[in-house]
Amino acid sequence: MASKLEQCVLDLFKIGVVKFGDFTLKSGMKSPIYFDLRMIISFPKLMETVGELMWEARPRNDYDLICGVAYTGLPIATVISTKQDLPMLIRRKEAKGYGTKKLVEGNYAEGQSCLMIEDVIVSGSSVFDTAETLKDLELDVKDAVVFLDREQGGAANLKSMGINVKSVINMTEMMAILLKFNSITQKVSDSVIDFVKKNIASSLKKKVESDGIMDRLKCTFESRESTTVQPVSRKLFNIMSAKQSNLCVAADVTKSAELLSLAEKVGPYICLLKTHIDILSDFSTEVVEELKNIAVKHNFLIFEDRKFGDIGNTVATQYSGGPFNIVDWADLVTVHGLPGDGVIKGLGSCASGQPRGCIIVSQMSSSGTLTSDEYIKGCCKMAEENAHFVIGFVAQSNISKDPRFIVFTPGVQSGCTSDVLGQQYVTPRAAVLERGADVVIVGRGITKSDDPCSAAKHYKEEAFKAYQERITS
Ligand SMILES: O=c1ccn([C@@H]2O[C@H](COP(=O)(O)O)[C@@H](O)[C@H]2O)c(=O)[nH]1
Repeated sequence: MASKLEQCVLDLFKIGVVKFGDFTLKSGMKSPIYFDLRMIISFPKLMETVGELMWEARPRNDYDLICGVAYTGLPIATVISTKQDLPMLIRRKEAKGYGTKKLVEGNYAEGQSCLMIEDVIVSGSSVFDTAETLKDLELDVKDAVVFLDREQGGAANLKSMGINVKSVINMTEMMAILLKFNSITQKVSDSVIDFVKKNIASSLKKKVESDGIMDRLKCTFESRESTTVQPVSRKLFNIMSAKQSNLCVAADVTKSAELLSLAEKVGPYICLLKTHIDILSDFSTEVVEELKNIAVKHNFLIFEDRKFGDIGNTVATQYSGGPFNIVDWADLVTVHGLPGDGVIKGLGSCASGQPRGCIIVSQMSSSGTLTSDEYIKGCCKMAEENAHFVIGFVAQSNISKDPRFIVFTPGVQSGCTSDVLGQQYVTPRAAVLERGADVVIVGRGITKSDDPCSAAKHYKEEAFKAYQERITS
């Protein structure tokens, strides 16, 4: 006797929702299996069962609202809404160009909790986009329920952004049911499970490739935002497009008042402010609170160049403790690849739902740097495998084509090629056009100039012009 879930899977199989063969997914990836849950709208009773199972799998009991993720999430959400007598919202994929121009339809009030309803989860980007829209309306959005988790990294991606996903079934479990009831052969099941194992967390990158946007250097910052679900990367791409700035100022000053004054002056021109917080002789928690306010006011992110380089347990303590409590105020931090990915996992374990990320220092600007090609390759692999937390690289060359990852290049100054302690400089134009920098990091070229405000404006314009030339050439 089949359980309710088993019967539902068998019925879905019978109506052709589960297809085996040689498919090319929207992502461009070859897949031995395809799920077409849209078909359930022609089978109302089965759609009702899918809705019931999803409702039973929901992460919590108490929601004020539900919201279907377009498109197949919409009919399922409707079924749940009528059955549970729970108000529903619809999120459009694009705002209407007429009438109310709203992106979300339905009644809601600030602070209400909303459960997102999705049919199949791959990378999690559709759920993420829906959550972002709902959060903009001041709704409390922390949970999603999906029918099928394809086990390709979506749930982990969303978890790293504070969204809890529960699924009715995953790919492996679905194969087990179909095998148990002799609907498929062991060979088919094995090939599907093998596919799942090999394709975990690769879906976002593949999505980009299928869209024909292959090379980071040729993509706009705007288009790159949709290639990732990493919350800090998305925010940074958004700021860079909105402010037309790919300038990060290295605020290497030693007094809190200097830091705040510099942040105010350069704020309008930068996407990021980089700190070395441990060089402040008068550090206090007030200074970071004030810095955060300035960052909000001028719409830039804060990047503490801590260069964590120890075992996971130690860096976790350094990140979330000590006098600086960096996790509390820095959107981004740097790590060395040397310890292996425990360093990333250690930091990631402290982020607890806050949007945080790290950048791997893969090459350095200083003369005599020891970073070999092998080391750089290792850093790239580490980024690929930890893309939920790694947003890119500190580098001096085009080490990655992947549009998800942002390349930050320090050692940038016009009219100066080095300092007396081994720093080596290139111009902003050379950094972007010859070395593949997305973001140029300028320190003393701005901080030591007579007029940091005008200098920042100048570097911003130079670097952004070079980026515009790069994407159009
Ligand atoms: O390879 C690296 C990594 C980090 N940095 C940091 O960037 C700034 C550069 O300051 P300038 O005054 O523009 O030289 C500084 O904070 C370094 O710690 C780097 O230079 N090179």
